[in-house]
Amino acid sequence: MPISHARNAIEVTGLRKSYGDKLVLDGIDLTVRAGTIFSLLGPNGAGKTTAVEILATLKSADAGRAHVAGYDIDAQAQQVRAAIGVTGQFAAVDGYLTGEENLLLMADLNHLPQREGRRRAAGLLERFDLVEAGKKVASTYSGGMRRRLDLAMTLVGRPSVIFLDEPTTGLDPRSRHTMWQIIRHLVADGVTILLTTQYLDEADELADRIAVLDHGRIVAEGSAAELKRRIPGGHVSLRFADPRALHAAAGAIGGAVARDDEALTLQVPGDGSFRSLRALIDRLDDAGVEAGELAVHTPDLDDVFFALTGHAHEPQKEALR
Ligand SMILES: Nc1ncnc2c1ncn2[C@@H]1O[C@H](COP(=O)(O)OP(=O)(O)OP(=O)(O)O)[C@@H](O)[C@H]1O
Repeated sequence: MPISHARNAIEVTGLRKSYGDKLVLDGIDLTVRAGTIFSLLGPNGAGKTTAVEILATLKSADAGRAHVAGYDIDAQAQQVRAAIGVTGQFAAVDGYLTGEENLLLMADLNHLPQREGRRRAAGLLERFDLVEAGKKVASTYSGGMRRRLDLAMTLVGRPSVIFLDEPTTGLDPRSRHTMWQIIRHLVADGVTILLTTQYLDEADELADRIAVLDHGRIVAEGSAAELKRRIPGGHVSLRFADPRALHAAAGAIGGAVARDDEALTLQVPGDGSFRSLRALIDRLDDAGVEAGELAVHTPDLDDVFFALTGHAHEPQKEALR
């Protein structure tokens, strides 16, 4: 799999797009390092698909600039198209063809010599656990198989940047995990992935960096851990062996601790960083108290989304399409 020579596989500045008087992208900036997974996270209608369509040269922006795989999306659209793969909501699978025929069709579209096309199709069927299914028409496939075939078709042309638009929407938990595993392997091969999702756990699980998109604006960006640290709700939970230790610890720590005498626990607000943990343990040490158990609770991405946007994340209604 070719690795993009540019250090950044995607660079976007000031991207804007309106449909009539509806502003869909309100000047977004993004930088995605080559060989990483970057997640654009946002609720239904936030503008994720529009951003992908523009970067994939399927639509044009009203303003702003973008480079994908080192090429300008306006001036070098042809090169961009040759370097990318797009899958997800634009599923390219033809239900009347078998899995294998779908792959061979992609090989033709990529102008591969027949032999090379057959070789790649066979390799992909194997890799995506579709060898048997490959002889059957795709209309008989389950949702998970269809998504796997769709992604396999994207890989026929060996893209260096892949846009995965909501790759697991509507899949059952097992198929989602299979998909996640496949996505991780792709990146291990050096591919760059821009993943759009409205599933917070998906971004948390896969992405090196996450940008939270809300009403066409990026309201936060960072690693999952960074985003979690930015919001309140994190705490360290300490459990003690007996009431005496609990009492001594509460006295030593002071401040806004929540104490549960029955469970023998203390909850200390904190971001879970190494430094804050060390300070906490030092304080207990100084008071000669030993905690039996220590657990760090970081807020999940649902908390993050709520804190950043002021409204809850609403899963798509037709999630089981
Ligand atoms: N061709 C179009 N004409 C008019 N409005 C559009 C068009 N395409 C998208 N929109 C609107 O732009 C907004 C953003 O849509 P977009 O599909 O980019 O969002 P999204 O974050 O990908 O959501 P989803 O999860 O539903 O795919 C929506 O309000 C949508 O109705």
